[in-house]
Amino acid sequence: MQIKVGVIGATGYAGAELVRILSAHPHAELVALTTQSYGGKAFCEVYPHLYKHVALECRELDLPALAEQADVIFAALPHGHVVPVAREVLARGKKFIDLGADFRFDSSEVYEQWYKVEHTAPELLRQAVYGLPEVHREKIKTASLVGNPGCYPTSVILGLAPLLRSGLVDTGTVVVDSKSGVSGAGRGLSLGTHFAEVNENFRAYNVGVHRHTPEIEQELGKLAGEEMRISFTPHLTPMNRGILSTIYAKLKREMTLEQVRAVYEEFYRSEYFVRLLPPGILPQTKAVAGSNHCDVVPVVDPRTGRVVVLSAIDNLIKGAAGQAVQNMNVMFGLPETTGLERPGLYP
Ligand SMILES: NC(=O)C1=CN([C@@H]2O[C@H](COP(=O)(O)OP(=O)(O)OC[C@H]3O[C@@H](n4cnc5c(N)ncnc54)[C@H](OP(=O)(O)O)[C@@H]3O)[C@@H](O)[C@H]2O)C=CC1
Ligand SMILES: CC(=O)N[C@@H](CCC(=O)OP(=O)(O)O)C(=O)O
Repeated sequence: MQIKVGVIGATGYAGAELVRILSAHPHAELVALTTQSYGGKAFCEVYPHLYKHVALECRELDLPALAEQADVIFAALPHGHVVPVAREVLARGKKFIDLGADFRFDSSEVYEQWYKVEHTAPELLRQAVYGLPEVHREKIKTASLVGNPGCYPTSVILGLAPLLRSGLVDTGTVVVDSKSGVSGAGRGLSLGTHFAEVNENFRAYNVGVHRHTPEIEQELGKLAGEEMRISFTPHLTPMNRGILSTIYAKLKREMTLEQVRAVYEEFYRSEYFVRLLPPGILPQTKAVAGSNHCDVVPVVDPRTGRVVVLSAIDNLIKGAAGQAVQNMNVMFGLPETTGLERPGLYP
């Protein structure tokens, strides 16, 4: 099977990772890479690491032509820009995977409240599937429209899913402390992400008001079977890639580390991408950089009755492009690991 693929917003960091992964995918053929500022340039002029791997030029978006040409379209645009694209693609019976936030929410009101823009297609939210295969695989198999999860939410939901599904933690006690590399903010220039601001610095931002909070709560709530409210604090670290989330929650009853690990082992037994690391090894961003893995380890603190879960991903891979390709594989009935099997880079 050869799947014709178009990438909208290919010149951003998430888009470029999609292009890199798809250029080596045995069942994908890249047919169009769109941009708003590099029209007519060879893609490898914008991203030289792909010289001799990607021969396409960047093009401005010609939506009807693209929707005709491709079997699946990925969008890696800032939120608020993809609704017309999704409508056109779906009307032609093609599949659409959005890496932004526009199709992640069940409720347009929640999206509008946190993203401060109107959602112009609430009816599409009803058919969109939240693209976290480890939790929603069956729905993704038959979906035409997938809202690929946010980077922080991927690390947090995968970190907590086994405990919430088993009802083992007090849902009112979840506190999440996440650290991200700077590529999480995209390629565009901004004061807060330029070298002198980020290098040798470590800071929290958007404390208690980050837009990923309601997305995390929505998905954790589904796993727990009850509404959830969490405390979520993101931090910016002076590294290019990676997210490490440290998640705290109170256990409902006394449990040993072995009992908690058994819950994770069972939940992730058949999952290739989520790795429960052996006792004595903790997740770290370097160990997942460049791969689609999420490394997870729960630790029990018997003194406080809390479980502390460490979860690490590459924000651009399992947190964005890799997960999007994983979703494509599921939607087209391919083995889920196709094009994504390789381990990451170290150091
Ligand atoms: N970076 C990350 O780790 C993650 C990102 N995401 C999501 O993926 C999406 C892309 O993020 P990222 O790659 O980081 O962002 P970038 O800023 O690096 O890239 C944005 C892309 O969108 C294009 N673009 C920007 N504005 C417009 C517009 N008004 N109309 C059309 N195209 C536009 C840019 O084109 P040009 O290059 O020509 O300017 C570029 O191709 C976002 O929704 C983000 O939230 C999700 C998870 C993780
Ligand atoms: C380090 C950094 O700035 N990270 C970004 C990640 C958010 C993101 O990609 O958000 P959506 O996918 O929901 O738009 C941020 O905190 O805004």
